Amino acid sequence: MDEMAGRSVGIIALMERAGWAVARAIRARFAPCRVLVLCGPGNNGGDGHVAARYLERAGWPVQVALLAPPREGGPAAEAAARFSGRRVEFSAENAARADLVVDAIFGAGLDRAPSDTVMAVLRASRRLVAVDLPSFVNGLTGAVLAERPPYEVSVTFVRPKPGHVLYPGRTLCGEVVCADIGMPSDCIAHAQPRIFLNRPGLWSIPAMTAQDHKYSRGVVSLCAGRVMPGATRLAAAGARASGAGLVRISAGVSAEAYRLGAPGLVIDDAPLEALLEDTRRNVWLCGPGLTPDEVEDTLPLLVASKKCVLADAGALGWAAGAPEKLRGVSVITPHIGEFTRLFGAPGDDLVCAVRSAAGRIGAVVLLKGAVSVIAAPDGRVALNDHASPALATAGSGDTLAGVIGTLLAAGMPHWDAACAGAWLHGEAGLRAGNWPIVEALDAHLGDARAEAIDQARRLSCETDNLAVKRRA
Ligand SMILES: NC(=O)C1=CN([C@@H]2O[C@H](COP(=O)(O)OP(=O)(O)OC[C@H]3O[C@@H](n4cnc5c(N)ncnc54)[C@H](O)[C@@H]3O)[C@@H](O)[C@H]2O)[C@@H](O)CC1
Ligand SMILES: [K+]
Repeated sequence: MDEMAGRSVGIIALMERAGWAVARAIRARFAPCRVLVLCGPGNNGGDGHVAARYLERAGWPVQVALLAPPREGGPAAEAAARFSGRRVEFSAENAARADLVVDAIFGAGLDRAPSDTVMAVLRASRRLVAVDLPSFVNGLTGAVLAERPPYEVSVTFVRPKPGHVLYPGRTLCGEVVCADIGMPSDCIAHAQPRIFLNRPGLWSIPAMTAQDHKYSRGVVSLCAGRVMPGATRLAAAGARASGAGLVRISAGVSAEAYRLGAPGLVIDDAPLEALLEDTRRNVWLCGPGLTPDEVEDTLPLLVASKKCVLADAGALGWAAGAPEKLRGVSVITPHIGEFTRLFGAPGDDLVCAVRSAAGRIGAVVLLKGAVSVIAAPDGRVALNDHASPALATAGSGDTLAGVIGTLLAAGMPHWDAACAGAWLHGEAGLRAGNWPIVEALDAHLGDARAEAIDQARRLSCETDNLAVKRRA
């Protein structure tokens, strides 16, 4: 994207707007004070020089400290040449003397941990603003390459990067300001971002129509077990509350116990093989509330009948260490423990790990967390930060499985349904207030769905795509 933009708009023009945006963000948030701009050798340092020039022009006392000179003849060298203000040594003493330090050392080009000298200077700084990202946060993964207290503001350009959204980098960026620097849309399209912020507009959920009937809204079916009815019932309730036309539980010999539950549920006691013949029942949830034996008795049958299957909880434990057993399912929704037991520890690069897991089993993988990562087998990834710690309560994952089941049953493509389900679940958590019990989420799912439909009509997903710099 940078290269193509460089040819069409001119990298110098983009750098000028980037540096101006940094100066503007600083002036909007801080009173005039002594500023030290730390500049690295690349274009991040070029942005820093432009910001220094604009702050000085606004009458702020500004100094620039250079870690290394910019490459001769490049845009950063031109930006450096246009700054005629005061230069000081790149040192911890100078950083400590400044009221505000602007970190323009490394941005998208960070490719290894910064040296001890760099870190000593940053650690000596009292208040910090980042140009693009803190110089020790990997923009692609959010990995933090060295420890340092958080920044107050990070000013990025065009689109936030995964490193602004994913933990642990997210906690260090402070407020993220994303500046429009006039990057032409064909350059953004050319970059074909494959990582998206999960927002309405990235997907759209069917709205209710006057002629809807329960089968057009969709049927969600669940496999139930004998010993853990709560999880199955929570998933069923999540499916109903998010707009399924009909929710049925295949309970076999436990049917009587489930019939004492919510009156709007249909409980089946017929053998699963017979239920699978009903072509209106295409979406099945398998795993919440099931033991490994119960999964073994159900999941292979569901897959063999070519149903759309969401596998969670017990089904993920059943496939631990052998994720290929899940081939044929449509969506899985592991938390980090389940993911690790299936695929091994994901390491620092969650996006890469979840994407490769999705490719490996040919299913959408939704890794649940404070920021959930949702990957399709074709490589698309959405990051969902639309959530609340209120969701961190037992049974919340069962509710999520039910919500996604509803959206699958409404005919949404698998990845879209998983993304939309994560967003609705997050919205319900945000609406549910403080310390809700899991059942309290259900009351908000209908309004969350209406809100998502409304926002999708108003917003374009383009504004939220994440910029991902591609490396050879
Ligand atoms: N996205 C865009 O279209 C635009 C990007 N701009 C800026 O350009 C930046 C990216 O510029 P660059 O690609 O030049 O990359 P950087 O400016 O981040 O740094 C690249 C240089 O730093 C070196 N380096 C990386 N990590 C190091 C380490 N730990 N220790 C020592 N040296 C290290 C690299 O070898 C390379 O020489 C962005 O972060 C942004 O600030 C803006 O100028 C405007 C337009
Ligand atoms: K930086």
